[in-house]
Amino acid sequence: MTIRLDGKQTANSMMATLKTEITALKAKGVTPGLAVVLVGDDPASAIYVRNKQRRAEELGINSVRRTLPKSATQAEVLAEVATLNQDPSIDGILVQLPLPSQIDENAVIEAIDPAKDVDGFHPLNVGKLWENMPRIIASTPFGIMALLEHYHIDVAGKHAVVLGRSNIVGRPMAALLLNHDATVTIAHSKTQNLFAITKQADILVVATGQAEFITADAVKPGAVVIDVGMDHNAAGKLVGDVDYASVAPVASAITPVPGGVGPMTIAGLMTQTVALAKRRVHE
Ligand SMILES: NC(=O)C1=CN([C@@H]2O[C@H](COP(=O)(O)OP(=O)(O)OC[C@H]3O[C@@H](n4cnc5c(N)ncnc54)[C@H](OP(=O)(O)O)[C@@H]3O)[C@@H](O)[C@H]2O)C=CC1
Ligand SMILES: Nc1nc(=O)c2c([nH]1)NC[C@@H]1CN(c3ccc(C(=O)N[C@@H](CCC(=O)O)C(=O)O)cc3)C=[N+]21
Repeated sequence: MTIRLDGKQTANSMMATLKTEITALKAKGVTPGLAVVLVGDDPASAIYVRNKQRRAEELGINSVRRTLPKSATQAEVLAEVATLNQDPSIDGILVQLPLPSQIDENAVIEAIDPAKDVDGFHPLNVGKLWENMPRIIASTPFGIMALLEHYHIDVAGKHAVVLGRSNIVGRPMAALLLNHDATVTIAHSKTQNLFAITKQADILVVATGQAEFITADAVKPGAVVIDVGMDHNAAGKLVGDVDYASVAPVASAITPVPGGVGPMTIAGLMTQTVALAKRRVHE
């Protein structure tokens, strides 16, 4: 029987713990504050922003959104970040990616105070993760590790193949799996014999942004398959990067889309926002 890795349910149980922690923080006069900067109208970002806002409200996290038009200048985005860096009520700052092409993404990420970089994208936090001295970890890989732990799936010694090498997902995922003693292969659009490699994976994490790209013939029987994709198929339906119908019977465990990695990303973000807010108590 294939295990359906239920991110929705796992995220809900993480929320219950967080709620208790937030109540304790509030009793000490600290309300966790999360700022989301959204520039333009990326569809995956729109889903993320909506679901985050809802979760933050449920938990009593102070979630503020700064929306800028698609035409915003780099100076305008940097000014927004600078204001949030200075705001003592804000513990975590997240700039939704991708940014419109006129804006230098790296410059914006580097402008975020690394102590408030709740996404873990600042070079300091990236470096610490690769040193296996993690501070803040990107929410999606963090959420995926939490999901694997929840289902008692141990990655140590296993061959993990990460398909995709973005700063948001692929790279931090590979670092985290390596930190947990997996043997890691990172594959991407230039990889030769791609499916011969994915077929070797005990743990296959797919983050390509290509709808239903991975089918059963690319998967080793018994593999654990993690689908990060938030894509729309030809019919306009939300699907992942994995063809769930064909892959599920082959896998030992698999995440659905929706209800898999997405809710875990949000749970990861909320967990790290609360962790950042806790520092205010000790100051
Ligand atoms: N559920 C969640 O929480 C989240 C979901 N997402 C979703 O995950 C997906 C990936 O996001 P993100 O990492 O930001 O995407 P990017 O577009 O930044 O990166 C995609 C990666 O996949 C590789 N790739 C693309 N096409 C192929 C191919 N045909 N064969 C092999 N490799 C390929 C690219 O290779 P190369 O580097 O060579 O170009 C690149 O490294 C998207 O659907 C996104 O919406 C993203 C973040 C969080
Ligand atoms: N700086 C930054 N950090 C990110 O982590 C980031 C980003 N930018 N840009 C966009 C992508 C995309 N992303 C999603 C997270 C959760 C869902 C999510 O909640 N998914 C639900 C969808 C359910 C529904 O349809 O509402 C699910 O899979 O069940 C979707 C997408 C984070 N990203």
